[in-house]
Amino acid sequence: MMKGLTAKSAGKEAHIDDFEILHTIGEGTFGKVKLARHILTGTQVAVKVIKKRHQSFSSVQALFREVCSLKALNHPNIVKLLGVIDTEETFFVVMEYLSGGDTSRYLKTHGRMTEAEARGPFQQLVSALQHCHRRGIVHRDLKPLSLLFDSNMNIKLTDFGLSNKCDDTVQLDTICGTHPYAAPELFLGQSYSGPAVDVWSLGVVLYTMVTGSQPFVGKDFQELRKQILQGQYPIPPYLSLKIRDLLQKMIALNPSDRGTLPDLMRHPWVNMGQKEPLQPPCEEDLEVTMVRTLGLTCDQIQDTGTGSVSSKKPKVEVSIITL
Ligand SMILES: CC1(C)C(=O)N([C@H]2C=Cc3c(O)cccc32)c2nc(Nc3ccccc3)ncc21
Repeated sequence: MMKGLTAKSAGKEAHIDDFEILHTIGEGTFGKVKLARHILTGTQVAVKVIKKRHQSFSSVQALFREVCSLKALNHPNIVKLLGVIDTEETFFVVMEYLSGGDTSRYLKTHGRMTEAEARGPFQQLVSALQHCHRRGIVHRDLKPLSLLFDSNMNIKLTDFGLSNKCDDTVQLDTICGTHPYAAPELFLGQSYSGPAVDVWSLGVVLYTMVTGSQPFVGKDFQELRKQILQGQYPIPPYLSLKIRDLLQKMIALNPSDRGTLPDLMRHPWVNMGQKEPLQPPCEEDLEVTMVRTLGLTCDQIQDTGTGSVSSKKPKVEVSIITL
């Protein structure tokens, strides 16, 4: 990565007409997501199109949480935010396009993964979550639908709309997350430790990957809540002893009984086939092909989240530079 280079020095402000909008690839919580192509470089991007007048206060807050979280993160297994183009009526959130689609669709199409197929994506997710937690960011809504594959089957975290600032001491109290993957403490209305919530959800995601089904199901919210609070789930006979042990260390009712992410990195199932135990990624700069910066500071975003739309016009510069 060219040290010290920021998009500012490239000095080019992006406009939506720098992109050719191709077609809709999905409906996000805020509105449509379009595939687009950067005309100058031909780079394919995904653009969240957010009509300002259609947004509730909570969805504007979720949008700013996502932008603020992604701005603070830079990891090969976290979707990249390339910039935000702010026009009178619409926000265009320009992001990395991941051509492999989401894990939920993958499992529907290909059926469950073998343990060997699931190991690489799982290792990548542990590394990505460590990157988040080290920066005081907890995802809180991990689920197959938020996990996308790129063209090389690398898995990437997306959808930080429910993420929050956290550290191990801070207890959070907002109930959130998509219920089949939500940790039991979220149903108890008590405060909870953010990182441990992500470990539970990651364990449920791993279970879903290697069995093709969810460990906790219920015909309605109350039934699902009861299943999760009991913490019992079926163990298919084809699961290895090692993965059963790993699942037990993640899908544990008591948050303090769950493994930490460094524990998971060292677990025998995660390290099978590795010559030496996996090391957490060094935090040096990673070579990137996209450089971006937002004129809007996170504080300004947080201020905006309190309801008064910031008067500060976000100055957005996006340059796509191939290194
Ligand atoms: C901007 C961002 C992160 C996003 O919001 N979405 C949406 C849109 C569809 C969808 C989904 O089906 C599941 C999760 C996220 C999403 C993206 N989808 C892709 N690729 C894709 C490719 C084929 C099928 C589905 C998604 N790349 C990046 C994104």
